[in-house]
Amino acid sequence: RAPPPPPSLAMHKITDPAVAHRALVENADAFSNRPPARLHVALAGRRGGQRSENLNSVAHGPHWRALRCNLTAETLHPSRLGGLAPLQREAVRGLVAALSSAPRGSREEVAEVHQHLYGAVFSVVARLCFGDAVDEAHVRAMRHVIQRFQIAIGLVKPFSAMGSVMEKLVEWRRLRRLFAIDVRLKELFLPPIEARRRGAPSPSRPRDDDGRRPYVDSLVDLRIPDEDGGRRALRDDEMVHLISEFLGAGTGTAVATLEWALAHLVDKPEVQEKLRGEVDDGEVSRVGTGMPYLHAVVLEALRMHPPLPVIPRHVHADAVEVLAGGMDVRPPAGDIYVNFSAGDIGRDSKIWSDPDEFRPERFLPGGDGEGVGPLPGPKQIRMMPFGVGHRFCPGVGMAMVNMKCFLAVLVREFEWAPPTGTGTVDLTELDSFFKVMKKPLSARVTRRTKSI
Ligand code: HEM
Repeated sequence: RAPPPPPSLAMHKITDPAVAHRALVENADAFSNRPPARLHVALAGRRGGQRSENLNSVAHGPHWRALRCNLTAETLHPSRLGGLAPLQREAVRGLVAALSSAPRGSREEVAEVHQHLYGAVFSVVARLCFGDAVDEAHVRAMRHVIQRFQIAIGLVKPFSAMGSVMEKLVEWRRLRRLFAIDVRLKELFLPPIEARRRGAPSPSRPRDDDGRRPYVDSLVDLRIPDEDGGRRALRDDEMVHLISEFLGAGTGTAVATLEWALAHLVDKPEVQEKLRGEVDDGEVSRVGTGMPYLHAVVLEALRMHPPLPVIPRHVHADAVEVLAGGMDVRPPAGDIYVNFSAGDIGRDSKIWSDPDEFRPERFLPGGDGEGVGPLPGPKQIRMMPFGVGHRFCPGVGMAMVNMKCFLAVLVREFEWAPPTGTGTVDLTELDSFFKVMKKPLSARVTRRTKSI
């Protein structure tokens, strides 16, 4: 009998958390670049002749470091998250009003819960980005174009996946749609960027009312390394792409997670009741620390449905042996692309008991997820919804605070039940730009009589 062939890396998909740890944590430098963007996205980002990078796409190096330090130090640093509270309060008031046109105590059907959540989360992220420089109508217009952008990108296929002339034609039309959206993004973002430039010439510019410094202001002041070894300001197209990234990444991911969490609460009324008990007894302003069950519910939604289920890396051929971990593998001819599967790791039955069961208790003392947080610790990976290594998500702190705040208010203000006539929730997943519900959540909500 012939010896078995050596393990092949042909799939380049990593589902083993030990291998992910060895690569992304122990050999982080070698696993810190992303594959190039899909052709359409790259073309849309290159219009005007120059390549326009955002933080997610830029190669690991000084340019990336400058963008990342700016975002984390100026906008997303934990010490700045307190400034979110007034924005959240305003957004929460709007969300509660939008969900409760009927009098307290009466039930109403809410279709497209997603749209309501998107509006609320987007308003917080947009204010963090632009400060008070944009009015409500402008925020609404931005929201529509960012949503269109995400839908359009989610539909795009790599050219290699296309076959017939007809398929190519369809893709070409998608590409044109992406270009049109890019033009619209510029129309919407450049005026407020210009306004911030004119109104605030120095880094010591006044902050917004409650001391927040909008992300746009930090981008206006930022100097990144240039090709001649000096430093330069960001061009308009770069600013537009960084802002689109901030708004899109900051909203779509959190909304997808909130929708999944609510869907499971509708599906499991006993979990919803337990969460409501904790939220009723607590201060919503203490969601950051004082509500362990709320924290557990959000973690459980992230474990089962990480909105970005696949974390891609571009790996040089000589680093492939890290993935093989001493096994005899055929070395690849050149660089390879590797997908680390946060989706599979979150449901690995060697780590999680009943992994397909929504059971927030697992994150409480004594559970199989005790001590596990949104980011992996240094020793092992048990889930990685925000990625890991140098490129882990810089928005993790803000996302957790926002999601917990919105979820706490939604269960304190409303009772959530399946839509009339179904009695169940369809929890099938759909891979689009983010991992979302195939059948978007609709629910019967009842405004509680005992609430704020
Ligand atoms: C539930 C919410 C969120 C989830 C699950 C999530 C998840 C992720 C993941 C998996 C990555 C890739 C990490 C890696 O490659 O190791 C990422 C990157 C990123 N995320 Fe998030 N994210 C969320 C919220 C946010 C927020 C609120 C922001 C900012 C406002 C944000 C901005 C970014 C950026 C800029 C990157 C690229 C970082 C880099 O390449 O250095 N994300 N996110």
